[in-house]
Amino acid sequence: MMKILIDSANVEKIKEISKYREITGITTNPTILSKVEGDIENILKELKEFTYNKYEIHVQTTESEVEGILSEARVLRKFFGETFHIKIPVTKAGLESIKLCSREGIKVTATAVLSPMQALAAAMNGASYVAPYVNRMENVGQDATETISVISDLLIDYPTEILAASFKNIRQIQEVLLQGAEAATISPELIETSIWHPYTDKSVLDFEIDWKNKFGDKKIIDMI
Ligand SMILES: O=C(CO)[C@@H](O)[C@H](O)[C@H](O)[C@H](O)COP(=O)(O)O
Repeated sequence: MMKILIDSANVEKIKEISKYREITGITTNPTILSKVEGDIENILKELKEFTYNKYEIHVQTTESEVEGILSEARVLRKFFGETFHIKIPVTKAGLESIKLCSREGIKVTATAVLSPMQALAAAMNGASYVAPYVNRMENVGQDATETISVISDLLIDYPTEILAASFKNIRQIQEVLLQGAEAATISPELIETSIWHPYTDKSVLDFEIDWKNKFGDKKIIDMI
């Protein structure tokens, strides 16, 4: 079963989307959090209230050394609860932290993954998810679809799932899901675009016009 997450900290938007789109959770990163309007402490509280025991919440460490990453992970885990995943970039310190967090039972999403070997290292260290950055691969001429397919093959014996991230269009999402990514985290704008088609809107409008022309304001339930 595929999982869709929302790559955002806009709580109103997340609530709106979750009404019509089945989601597994939310991902944020320092850039996303730096762009939200309003008081960051309130936003973190709202994200907790929305996700608590119900949706996955992936929050990235703001530390770069092992001790700092570990203590941040522990505090955030306590705050957000069971569904929390600490996002840790795949660096040397990151990989060590992934190992230590996993041993402590703190779920990890290894992030900023750009190559299959990075994904394998994170999976071997116990990460629950690896997050390859699809559009950023394409920006530097790398074949993202092929990279995801290789990651998928390499992780075949690990419980680690691929949570593809960094999308700029719908084609990228479709292709990586077809290549074996179990999950994708998508911006609200792209989620909205993914279910929109101009011909659907036109069809709905045509149905309304045809009905009104023939039956005026009558409803179909008035006719039975
Ligand atoms: O890594 C995760 C999820 O683990 C995402 O939140 C990830 O940080 C974001 O999708 C990317 O950083 C966004 O990338 P981009 O759209 O700026 O290229």
